[in-house]
Amino acid sequence: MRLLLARQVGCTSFEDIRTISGCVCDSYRDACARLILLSDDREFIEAIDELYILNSGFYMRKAFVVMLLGDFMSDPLNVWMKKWKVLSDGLLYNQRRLLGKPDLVIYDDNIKQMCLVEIDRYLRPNGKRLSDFGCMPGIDSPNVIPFHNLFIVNKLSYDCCEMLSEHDSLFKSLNFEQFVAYHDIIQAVSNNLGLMFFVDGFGGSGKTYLWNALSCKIRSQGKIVLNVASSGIASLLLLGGRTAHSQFAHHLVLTG
Ligand SMILES: Nc1ncnc2c1ncn2[C@@H]1O[C@H](COP(=O)(O)OP(=O)(O)OP(=O)(O)O)[C@@H](O)[C@H]1O
Repeated sequence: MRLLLARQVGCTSFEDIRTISGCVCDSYRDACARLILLSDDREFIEAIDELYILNSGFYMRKAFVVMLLGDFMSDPLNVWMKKWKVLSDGLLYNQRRLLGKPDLVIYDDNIKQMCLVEIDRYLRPNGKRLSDFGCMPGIDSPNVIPFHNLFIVNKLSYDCCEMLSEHDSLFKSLNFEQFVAYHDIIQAVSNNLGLMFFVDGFGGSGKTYLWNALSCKIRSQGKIVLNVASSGIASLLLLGGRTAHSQFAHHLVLTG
């Protein structure tokens, strides 16, 4: 607004300040952009690169928070998109150490989420939240940091591209009945309907094949699938399968 006040004359309302050539802009930032008053934030991108030579990711995230709080950047999203890797430095290493899993793989989208959660945490003591900066990406689930849980980490460690190609090869030979079941179940999952399905068929009719196509599809979307069977032999045919009593730690009471 300060930039606009120095430029716009005869304004009698806040709306007037962001009116450019008769058109009311949604924000002061948009108005500045239309008047080409904003820089490309190159100085902040360069500052982050310079700081990174001697500082850890933790310090970089703190520095980015200071830049956000000071409202120095004209387009924080642009800086975030260009420098998220530097800002996320150390997060994967910390998780590997925390979980004792040196080969832990966390995909870029999840690393970005973890970094945003950290940035949000540093903003809070200053009375701000990440959501106050509408131009920044949101946090999908602020109360859940799944990467602190080894079970969830393991279930999310499937390679989405590999799962998608496996799915494609299974999907193309689904028969009509498998396709109908596949379609209904995927619809329910995609729309978060929480439905229960019972798929029945004689031995060898392709139930396991269907489960595997479904599992690959859902895992390729970065979601969790728990494949369980009642016997060890059956569980071996399911991708990533386990027996139900092992997976859910059921206490079996043996009688007779
Ligand atoms: N659409 C399909 N295209 C190609 N192969 C298929 C298809 N459906 C099933 N199969 C093959 O048929 C065989 C039997 O399928 P599957 O194991 O899925 O049957 P099932 O119904 O789970 O059997 P059971 O009830 O005995 O466990 C497997 O070798 C599977 O790869």
